[in-house]
This record gives sequence, structure tokens and C-alpha cells, in this order.
Amino acid sequence: MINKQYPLVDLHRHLDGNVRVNTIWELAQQHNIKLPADSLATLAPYVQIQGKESSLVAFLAKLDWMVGVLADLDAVKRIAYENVADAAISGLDYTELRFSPYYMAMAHKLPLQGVVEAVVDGVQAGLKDHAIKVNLIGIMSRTFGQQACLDELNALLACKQHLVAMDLAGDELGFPGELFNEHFAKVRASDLAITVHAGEAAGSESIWQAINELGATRIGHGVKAIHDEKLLAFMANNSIGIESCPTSNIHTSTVADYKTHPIKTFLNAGVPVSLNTDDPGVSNIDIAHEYQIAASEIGLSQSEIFTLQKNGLAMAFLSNSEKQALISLKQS
Ligand SMILES: O=c1[nH]cnc2c1ncn2[C@@H]1O[C@H](CO)[C@@H](O)[C@H]1O
Ligand SMILES: [Zn+2]
Repeated sequence: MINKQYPLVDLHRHLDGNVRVNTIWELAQQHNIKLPADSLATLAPYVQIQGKESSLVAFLAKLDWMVGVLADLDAVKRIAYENVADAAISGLDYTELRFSPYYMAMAHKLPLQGVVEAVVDGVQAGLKDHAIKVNLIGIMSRTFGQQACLDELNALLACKQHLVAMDLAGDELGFPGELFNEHFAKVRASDLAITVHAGEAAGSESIWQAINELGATRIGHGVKAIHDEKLLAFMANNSIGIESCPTSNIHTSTVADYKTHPIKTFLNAGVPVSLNTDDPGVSNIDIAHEYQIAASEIGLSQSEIFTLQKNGLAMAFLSNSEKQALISLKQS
């Protein structure tokens, strides 16, 4: 299924959507934070998806428990460290971990800049102990409005040497991309790449907007491109990749079932689509699960699955020599 002689990557992975249930429990005990369950054994259903949620916004509420236990910067550092460990344990050779400092800081009013620095520290500590390559993507959480996004953008740009890109995530229907044109003008003036969550809850016009106005060169989810042939052709011709996350799409009720997932349409249209986990902690999955599903549920052939794996590396925010080094490592 997964080609072991080729780098395995996950380009769309929320660090703050991947906190171990055990860690949520321990941090809550340590900081006297009330949880919806009174034992570790009964906590999982509150912080992980059971079946599916009715909408993206309902799905996102599950993440609130994960950031609700970030009572201090040590807790932030701990979950960043564990994200690197989890990614390495799941067999990834390279991952781009994305995080929203405003969202992580919110429950306990942590300093935004401090959160960014604690994430960077935790990731660096994780890299000392685990054989994996990691880059960071900063998120603006659109759900909290323009000013909050500006504040978190400023905190992220102050540490931009530790980032490869910026993203826009959260409630796409309530907070359309147009509200963030000025934010992305600032991003484009830095040398960071741009990926945007688009065409997940809203329609294909949201993907056009992310490409044409925000400057995205990759799109998170992009599910609604399936109905727009002009857009599919444009994405194929301009190498605009789709970071596809099938299980997340089921869990948010964006896609009704695996059989109707648009990933095959994207492949047939020549769009560089890759396979990713989104919020592995919330969805209780790992990258191997997504590859398994691609074969058994979505019905992709072995060669289509290898195309997804190759597209992941091709679309990574890495230089050509970094990509080549990852390939050499696997073949040595
Ligand atoms: O699947 C998703 N779609 C849109 N936004 C998401 C998804 N998963 C997490 N976040 C959002 O990303 C930020 C934390 O990294 C939060 O704003 C969370 O709501
Ligand atoms: Zn996402």
C-alpha cells in the first residue's frame, strides 16, 4: 500500500488537533481543569469523533478540549513535542505541522508570542529524539474574526524564520476568505508560502478566491472543486495541490461516504492531490489508516495510491534538494 522505498509525508496535520487523550487527562489533573468525563477511561468520546458530526463547526468543537488544557507554556511545549513523536511513530518521514496560536492561547489567556515560541521549542526538542523532518505552518483561525487573525499573524510573522507557510482555517461559511485579503497581502510580503482551507464547507468560489485573491498555491480539502471543471483544469495546469483528508471529510459531513469522495476525480483531472490526516487526534486515525481507506473504501489502484504518495512530496514546502535528500534516505 504505502511504498516503503519512497518518503511518506503528511502535509495537512493540525498540531492543536492532535493532543493525546492521556495528555488531555494529565494536564487537566495537573492544572485543576474540569473535563466532561470523570476518568481517563471515559474521556475519549468527548474529545474524539464517534461516527461523524453534523457539520464542520460541530466537528471543530471537539478540538476545544485539546486547547482547553493548555494552562501554561510548558503544556504547549509538551503537546508540540508529542506531535513530533506521534508523527515519527506513525512512520512519517516528513510532516508539516500547522497550529493556531490564538486558538491555543485562548482558554488560559496565554501570550501569543510565547505560544509560538513554545511550539517551536517543543518541536525542536522532539526532533532531537526522533528521526523525522518537520516544518511548521502558521494558522489564522478565521472563526475569531479579523482582529484576532491580525494579532496572531503578527505573532507568527515575528517568528517567521521558523515557519514555511501560512494558512487560514476554522469556520469557512461564517468567515469567508474576502475578510482576510489584507492579512494575506502581509503574508505575501513575507517570503512564506500560502495554503488555505477552502471548498470544505463553502463552494468552489471559495477556492477561486483563495487562489486569486489570497495567493494560495495549495488548498486544504478543496472538496467542492469536484463540481467545477474549469477550476480542476486550472489547478492541474498551475500545479495547485489539494491536501485531501478523506476521514476528516466524512467526520465533518463534508462528504457523505468514502465511495463518493472526490479524490479519484482530482487524480483523473491531473490535480496534484495528496493524502493527509487533518486532525489525527480528534479523528483517532493515523496516516496508514488513510492509505488503507484509499484502497479498500475509495477503491484506488496501487498505482493511483503511489501517485498520491509522490504528490505529497512534490507539493511539500521544501526545496528540490531537500526533497531529493528525503528520497535518497529511503533508497539507501
Ligand atoms: O478540518 C478543518 N477545517 C477547518 N478548520 C480546521 C479543521 N481542523 C482544525 N481546524 C481549525 O484549525 C485551527 C487549529 O489548528 C482551529 O481554528 C480549528 O478550528
Ligand atoms: Zn485542516
